[in-house]
Amino acid sequence: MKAIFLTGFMGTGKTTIGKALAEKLKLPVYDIDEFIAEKTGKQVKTIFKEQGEGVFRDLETKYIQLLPLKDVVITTGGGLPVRTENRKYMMENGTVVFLHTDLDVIFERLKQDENRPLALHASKDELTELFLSRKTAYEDCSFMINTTGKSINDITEEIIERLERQDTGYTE
Ligand SMILES: Nc1ncnc2c1ncn2[C@@H]1O[C@H](COP(=O)(O)OP(=O)(O)O)[C@@H](O)[C@H]1O
Ligand SMILES: O=C(O)C1=C[C@@H](OP(=O)(O)O)[C@@H](O)[C@H](O)C1
Ligand SMILES: [Mg+2]
Repeated sequence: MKAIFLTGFMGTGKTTIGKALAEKLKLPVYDIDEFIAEKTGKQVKTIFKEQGEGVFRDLETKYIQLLPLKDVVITTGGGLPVRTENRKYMMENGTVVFLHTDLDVIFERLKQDENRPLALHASKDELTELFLSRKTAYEDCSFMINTTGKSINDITEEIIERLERQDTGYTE
């Protein structure tokens, strides 16, 4: 089976759902933020602070290309699909699942979190503006799942159902 990429805005549950999905499908899972942290020995927020967002974006493009592409779940950071090169890479090599969650829910989730530099001091309007500036990039996907109000288990089941319908080679 081709790689399954989970994309979407910060706080939509990519990292969490990716792990649950991989467990259900008995596949390995890679989170690009975690992979970058492991390879560089630095947390994402430290890279942002010490080297700036540009360096982090280059690391995303570098490390996504070092991950395996067969029988694997890959969860991206929320800004990765903004680069055309990254979107092209994902669409050519996998099924791209865009997770969408209402901005009100995202804002509540992110306001307590210190690990996302772009959300740290952002107002709801600023987050909405950032989401809207990325919307068309996220929509360049295989399919979208609205996760609002759904449990991790329900979302995972819905993704599996859609993957089967897409005929990605996955059969339960
Ligand atoms: N469907 C959901 N219902 C409730 N909480 C969720 C759901 N999906 C994610 N969360 C919570 O939201 C937070 C952000 O999830 P995370 O997986 O880190 O998102 P992302 O990787 O997209 O930024 C975590 O605390 C996670 O437990
Ligand atoms: O949207 C973004 O630009 C970012 C999202 C984060 O990942 P999550 O989407 O998993 O929070 C992380 O890559 C970094 O803080 C930048
Ligand atoms: Mg994440």
